[in-house]
Amino acid sequence: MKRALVTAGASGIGFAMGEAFAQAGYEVWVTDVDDAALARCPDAWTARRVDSSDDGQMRALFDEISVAGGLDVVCANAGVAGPTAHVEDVAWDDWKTCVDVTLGGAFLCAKYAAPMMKAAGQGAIVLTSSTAGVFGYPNRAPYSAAKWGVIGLMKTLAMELGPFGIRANAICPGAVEGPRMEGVLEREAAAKGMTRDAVYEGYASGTSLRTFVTAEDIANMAVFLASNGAQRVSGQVISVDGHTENPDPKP
Ligand SMILES: NC(=O)C1=CN([C@@H]2O[C@H](COP(=O)(O)OP(=O)(O)OC[C@H]3O[C@@H](n4cnc5c(N)ncnc54)[C@H](O)[C@@H]3O)[C@@H](O)[C@H]2O)C=CC1
Ligand SMILES: Cc1ncc2c(c1O)C(=O)OC2
Repeated sequence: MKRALVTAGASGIGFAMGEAFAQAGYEVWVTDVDDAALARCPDAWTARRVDSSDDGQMRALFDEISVAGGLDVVCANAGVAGPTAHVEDVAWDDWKTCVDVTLGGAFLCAKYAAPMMKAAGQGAIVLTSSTAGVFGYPNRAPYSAAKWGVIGLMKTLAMELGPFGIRANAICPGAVEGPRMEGVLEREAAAKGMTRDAVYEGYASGTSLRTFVTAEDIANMAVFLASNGAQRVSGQVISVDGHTENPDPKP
C-alpha cells in the first residue's frame, strides 16, 4: 500500500487531502497541532501531533515513518495566515511565526522526505502555495512572501530531486469556501449592510468562473499530481482558483 503524509491534515484542505488519498487507496498519515481535530480523524489514519515549524518534532515524525517503511507522497500543506496589517504594523515576531510555519514547515517536509524517497527511487512532493504566492496580498506581507517562497522551494526541489525520480509541484488554491469563510462573509455582510450572497459575488467576481473553490477541488489536484497520470509533471505551479484574473477583491 502506498503511504501519503499530509501536514495540517486534521481540518480544511489537509483533511480533504487525507480523504482523497484514502479514497485513492493510500495509507494516510496526518499531522496537526489541534488535538480535538486530530481526535476527529478517521481511525484508519495515523494522526500525530506535530508542529510543522518544529525541527525536532518533524525529524521524529519522519523517523517513525521511515521505520513504518517509507513514504510515497508528502503534502506540505501546513500554513498560517499570519497578521492582517499594513507592513509597518507587522511585528517581527509575527513575521517569523508565519514564515516558520508556512515556508519552514515545507522545507522540513522536503529535508526529511528526500532521503527516504531517494532510497526508494521515487516519490512525489505536493506543496500548498496560494494565489497569494502568484499575486501579492495587501495587508498580508509575511503570508504572501512565504507562499512565493514555497514556489521557489518547489522549483529547486524539482531540479535537485528529479534525477532521483522524485517530483515536486505546487498547488495555488484560491479562496476556499467552508465554515471559516462563511464566518468571514457573514461578518462582512453585517458590517456593510449587504447580503452574504452579495459579498460572495463581489469576491467571486475576481475570478473567470465567478466562484470560490472547495477543499475537495484542491485535494483532487493533489491526488492527481501524486499519481502515475502525472509521472512526467514536475516543477509546476498549478492554480486551482476558478482562474483568478483580478487578485484584488479577496476576502
Ligand atoms: N483557506 C484558503 O482560502 C486558502 C488556504 N491556503 C493554504 O492551504 C493550507 C491549508 O489551509 P486551510 O485548510 O484553509 O486551513 P485550516 O485553518 O482550515 O486548517 C489548517 C490546519 O492547520 C493546522 N495548523 C496550524 N498551524 C500548524 C502547525 N504549525 N503545524 C501543523 N499544523 C498546523 C491547524 O490546526 C488546522 O487544523 C495552508 O497552507 C493555507 O495557507 C491557500 C490558499 C487559500
Ligand atoms: C482567507 C483567504 N482568502 C483568499 C485567499 C487566501 C486566504 O487565506 C489565500 O491564502 O489565498 C487567497
